[in-house]
Amino acid sequence: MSESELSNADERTMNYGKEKVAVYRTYGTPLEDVRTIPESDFDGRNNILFGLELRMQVEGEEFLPSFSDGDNSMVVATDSMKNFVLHHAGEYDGATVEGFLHFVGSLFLETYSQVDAVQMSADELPFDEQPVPENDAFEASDLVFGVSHGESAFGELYLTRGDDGSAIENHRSGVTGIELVKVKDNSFVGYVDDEYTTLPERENRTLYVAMDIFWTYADSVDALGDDPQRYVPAEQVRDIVQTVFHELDVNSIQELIYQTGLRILERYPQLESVSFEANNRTWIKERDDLDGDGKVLREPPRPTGFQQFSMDRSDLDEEDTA
Ligand SMILES: O=c1[nH]c(=O)c2[nH]c(=O)[nH]c2[nH]1
Repeated sequence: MSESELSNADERTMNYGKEKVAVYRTYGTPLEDVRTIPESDFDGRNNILFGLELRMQVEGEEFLPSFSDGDNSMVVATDSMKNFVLHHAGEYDGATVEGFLHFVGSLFLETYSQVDAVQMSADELPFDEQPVPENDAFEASDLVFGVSHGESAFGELYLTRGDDGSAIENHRSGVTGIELVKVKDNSFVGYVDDEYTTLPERENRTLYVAMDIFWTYADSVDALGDDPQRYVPAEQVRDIVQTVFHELDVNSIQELIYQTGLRILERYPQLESVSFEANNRTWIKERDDLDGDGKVLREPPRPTGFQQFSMDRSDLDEEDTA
C-alpha cells in the first residue's frame, strides 16, 4: 500500500477507470526546440511513431449510486473511456506524454459534468530509430522503427475542476526501466561488519543497477511541454544517469543516486524535486583470474536489494554551501 492510501485511511475510496489502454499514433507533432545539456545529445524527438500505455481513473460523488444501488445512470462505461482516449489521440497537437494526458483528461472533465477529478498516467511504449544506409552514411530510418525494450518516459497528472477548465492538482514525470552495467570502478566498502556479515568488501565490482527516476516541476504547467525550453525530456535524464555513472567511482548505489539527483536539479532549475527507485542486479563473480580486468560473472540469486530516495532543491543548496 502506498503512503497516500495510508494517509487517506479516513476517506472513502471510490473510483473506477480503464488501464492498460495502448494507444499508437503515427506522424504526431515533433518535440523540437528543447534545451540541450552537456550530458546528452538529445535535442528532440520526431514522434513519427508515438506509443503509450495509459491509465485513467475517474472520481466523483455522483458515482456512489452505481456502487450502492446498481444505478448506472451516471456511469461512463470504461469501454467508452478507452474510445474517448483513442479518438482524441488523433486530435492532440502537442508532443509529450504529459501534454497528451492533460489534453485528454481536461476534455473528459469538460465532457462529463458528473466527474470531479481524473487521475491520468501513462508509460511511453518506446521505439528505437533504426540506422539504414543513406547517402554513403547511416541515417535513422523515417519508416522502420525497432520495438524497444529499454527505458520509457512516464507521466502522471491529477486533474480537478478549476475556475476556468481543469486544474493540475498533482503531477509527476519520470523515466522508468533504466538498466545500466558498469564493468569496473565501483566499490562497496565500509558497511557494518558484524556477526551477520558475509559479503566481502569489494573495491572494484561490476555494478548492474536498475532505476526509475521521477521528478516534479515547481510550476506544473512546465510538465506539459507547451514551452519545450522548460520541458525536461526523459531521454536527457537517462543520459544524465549514465554520464554520472561513467564519471564517478561510486561507493554504492546510494551514492550514485545522490550524485545523479544533484546533477538533475542543477541542470533543470525548473524542477522542484527528484526521486529514485533503484535495485541492485549486480552479477556474481565466478572467475577473476583472467588477464587484465576480465571476469566471468553469473546472475545473482534472489533476494534483491533496493534503494529509494527523494531530493529537492534544498539538497542542492546544502551542497553549494558545504
Ligand atoms: O550499492 C549497494 N548498496 C547497498 O546498500 C548494498 N548492500 C549490499 O549487500 N550490496 C549493496 N550495494
